Amino acid sequence: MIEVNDIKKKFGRKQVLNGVSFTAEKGKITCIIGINGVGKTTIMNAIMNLTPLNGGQILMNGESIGKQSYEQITFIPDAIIMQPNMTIAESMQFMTDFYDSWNQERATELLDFFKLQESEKINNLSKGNRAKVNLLLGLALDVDYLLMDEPFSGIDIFSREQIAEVFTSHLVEDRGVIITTHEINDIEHLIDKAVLLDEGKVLTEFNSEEVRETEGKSVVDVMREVYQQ
Ligand SMILES: Nc1ncnc2c1ncn2[C@@H]1O[C@H](COP(=O)(O)OP(=O)(O)OP(=O)(O)O)[C@@H](O)[C@H]1O
Repeated sequence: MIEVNDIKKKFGRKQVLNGVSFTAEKGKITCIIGINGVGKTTIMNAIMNLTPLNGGQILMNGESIGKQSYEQITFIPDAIIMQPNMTIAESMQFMTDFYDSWNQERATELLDFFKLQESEKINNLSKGNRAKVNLLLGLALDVDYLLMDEPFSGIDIFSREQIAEVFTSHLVEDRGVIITTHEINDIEHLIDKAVLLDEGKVLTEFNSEEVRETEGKSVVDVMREVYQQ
């Protein structure tokens, strides 16, 4: 489990995170939801230990995050992660050289699933196909947790559906997935847990399936209630 406990982050005088707490479990998809600029990427960077905090702590499987966490966690930012002049094959080779946890079998399976050609240059891919390459490079690492910043942003409905399908397939298995989004509509059926952020705090955190069953509400219904208060 990843436990985010009361984290605080300031940029200059701006208090971006003001005591954010939530948990993300293995085998579940946790979605951090909030408007642009609310601090979603900052939370991802904090979990990756890429930004110093002004308070609070983050635990992974009961231990404070640190350099050793990188063997168990991968972050797929929304920006391209490889040199754009590389081909897909070259980026996979880079991953093989760099990471012990690279799983070529899974990478090949994902290539087929997404119908991507190894010889294509990343530069020449559409936005949706670049997102698929990013997802492939992350998912082919055998790690416990996968973090993805806005994986569906600006991607057409067909690519979206394909990417969504991967999340519910054996390719994700029992990993813990944390994604961020500012537009939940098309993906709410995918997620297990929603964490709603506003003004540096978590307004509410809930199991979307439970809320659907017990209260007959969708994630969007809860968002409307919470954000309109
Ligand atoms: N390195 C930085 N220096 C100064 N301010 C920063 C820095 N990084 C982020 N911020 C500010 O912190 C706030 C939160 O940024 P962050 O990128 O975490 O938001 P976000 O919720 O991910 O936004 P978006 O949905 O647009 O990606 C913003 O006001 C941003 O300008």
